[in-house]
Order: sequence, then C-alpha cells, then structure tokens
Amino acid sequence: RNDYRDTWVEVDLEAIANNIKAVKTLQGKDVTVMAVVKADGYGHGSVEVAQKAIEAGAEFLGVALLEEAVELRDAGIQETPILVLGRVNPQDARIAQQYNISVTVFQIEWVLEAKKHIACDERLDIHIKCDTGMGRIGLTEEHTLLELLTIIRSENALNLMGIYTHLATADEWETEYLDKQLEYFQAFVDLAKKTTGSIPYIHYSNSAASLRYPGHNYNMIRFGISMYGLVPAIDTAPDIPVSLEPALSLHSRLVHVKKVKPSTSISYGATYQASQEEWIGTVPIGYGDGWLRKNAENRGEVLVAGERCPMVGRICMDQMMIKLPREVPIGTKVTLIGSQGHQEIKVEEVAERLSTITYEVPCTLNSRIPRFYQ
Ligand SMILES: Cc1ncc(COP(=O)(O)O)c(CNc2conc2O)c1O
Repeated sequence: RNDYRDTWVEVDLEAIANNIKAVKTLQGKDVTVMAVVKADGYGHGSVEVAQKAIEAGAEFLGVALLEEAVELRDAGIQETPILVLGRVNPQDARIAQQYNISVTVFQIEWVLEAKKHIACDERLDIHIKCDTGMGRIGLTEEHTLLELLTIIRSENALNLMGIYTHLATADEWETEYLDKQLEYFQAFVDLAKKTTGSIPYIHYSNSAASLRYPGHNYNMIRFGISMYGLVPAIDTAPDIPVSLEPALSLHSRLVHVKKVKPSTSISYGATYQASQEEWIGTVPIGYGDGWLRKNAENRGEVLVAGERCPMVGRICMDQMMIKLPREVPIGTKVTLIGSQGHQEIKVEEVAERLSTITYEVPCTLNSRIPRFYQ
C-alpha cells in the first residue's frame, strides 16, 4: 500500500473523455486521435488514461519509450496501435515486433541494424520521423527519406504505416516558424507519396496545433497535454477554442495545527517569522513527492475550508507549513491543485509560480503520491 498517508492525486477520467470528445468534434470523423500517454500519462497514470481514451474514441496511443508501450500491452491493451515516439534501440526491434508496437525510424543505420534482429515472417510497423525544425530527432534530407523508403520497400517485414514531424512553436502566437515547418513537412510527404504511394498515417499536430488550427492536420493528431485538460501554453490559452476540463487534483490533510506567538520561526533556515499570533498547519507533502520548494518561495497558496492559505517557511522533503485563517481540526482537507467551494488552484497557477510550463507540474508529482481514479 502507498496510501497510509493522507496525501493523494485524484484523476477525473470523465474529464479525459470529455477533452477527447471535444477535440474529435473539432477535428471531424476522418482524423484519428492518438492519445499521448508517455511519462505515465503525464503523471496521471498511463494505463488508466489509455483505457479511458480508447473508450472515448482515441484509436492510437503514443508513448516515449519501448518499455512504456510494453507496459500498455501487458496491461491488456492488445488491439490499439501504439507508436513509440522516441528512438528504440535497433536490437530491440524484435521486441517491438513481438508486442505489435510501432517504431519511429529516421536513420539508415537503424534499419540496417534492426533488420538483423527482426523475424522476417512477422511485421514491424514503421512511422518515418522528419525533423522539420524541432531539432531533436528525425531525418532532415530528402535523400535519407528516399534511401529509407527503398530499404523498407525491399524488406517485406518492414511495413511503412506513417510519416510524421513534430512542431516546436505551435503553442506560440507567432506562426512564421510553424508555417516553415509545415512547408518542409509537405515536401517530405509529397516525395514519400510519389515514391511509395499512399501512406496510412500522416501526422504533425500536437495539442496546440490540433486545437488552434483544426481542419488541416492531415489524418491523425497526437493529443497530449490538452487531453489532460491543460493548456499547452498559458499565454496562448485564449486561443484554445474548447473549454478543457482539468483531470488532475492534488489533496492532503493537516497532521498538526498550532497557534504560534508573534515572531515564532517556521521551518529550515527560520526564514519565516509569524508577524502576530497565527494559526499554523502542517501538511504531509514535500519535495520528496515532487512538490518543489519553489512553490513556497513566492507566497504560493493552497486551499483549506474553501479559503486560500499561503505556504509559509521552506518546504521540507516530506512536510510543509501553511498559515491558516483560524483554528481548524487536524485532518482538515488541504487542496494544493483543484477546487474547494468557489476557490480553484489550477495547474496553470502552480506552473506560473514555478516559472515553468503546465506539462512539468503533473509529471513532477512522483509515485510516492498515490493516484485515485473517478
Ligand atoms: C513527438 C510528440 N508528439 C506529440 C506530443 C504531444 O504534445 P502535446 O502534449 O503538446 O499535445 C509530444 C509531447 N512531447 C513533449 C511534451 O513536453 N515535452 C515534450 O517533449 C511529442 O513529443
């Protein structure tokens, strides 16, 4: 068990389903939704999210690592295609084949090495990755694409199922770089189609492109952050045309409540002194859970009894302190992300005070915090 402590994450799977339905309505029935569930479903739980996403109409799954794809297959997700978006080691291509997992290919040497390991009488589904400006992985030259297509065509175990690219600036207001990426991608797609005929899946859109530029996303979108109800970027949030439902909330319960005298110090470094008689609560969560110290640096708040309460003093590894509006009983619920009454603390608020992006907040909440699903 990992739930003796009263600190937990709640994942609202209906929110996940509603976010998928919203993007499917926007995209129309001809566009396949790939639910991106890498990094344990962006911290929400990959298996539970994947199962709900499929139920809600997702027909493809995306992960970062081969082991994440194997985990989904071992959890019983046998039919839905799964694409590993990162580079699988070529000597593991046989594992991918055995588990019917699709792999990302963009290197000639990869295919030449993988051929030595796969069974020639079984299929390995391949999506070719083009680097049109993300500068991470992917081919950049047309001759590489042509060579890959030739090798894939010569090996009947290798089955070209897709060609794709990833966008670097789809969540920004400026579209110049995005337009350039799409121009390069279109050239690669045209060349591939001319050389090898039609390709089942052509895809480039992440959440930002899927929501902000619906209508021309080719025939599959790779839907990650906004499936979890979070915006890709806080500044372009107004440009998201659907109301996203956040799926994750984070809660705990007070383990200690005390009234302190004026100038009493709180936590390591005695950096906080009570300015008057104050009620101080202790909450059993800390940076050992991925609730980072920076949350308390600039008066970050949590909810208690429907009211905003500041975190005071340094966050410890396993505990932190908050200033209460009045005496409340030990065991009173504390909401660090989510709603109490009319008050809400969104992931976006936490991301802003940590000077980071929405993605990092749920991913940082580690497995010491149990997840519960509604
Ligand atoms: C190749 C690829 N496709 C789709 C997605 C989904 O993007 P979205 O979550 O914005 O919808 C990601 C997310 N990749 C990352 C998200 O944060 N850092 C990343 O590397 C990705 O790397």
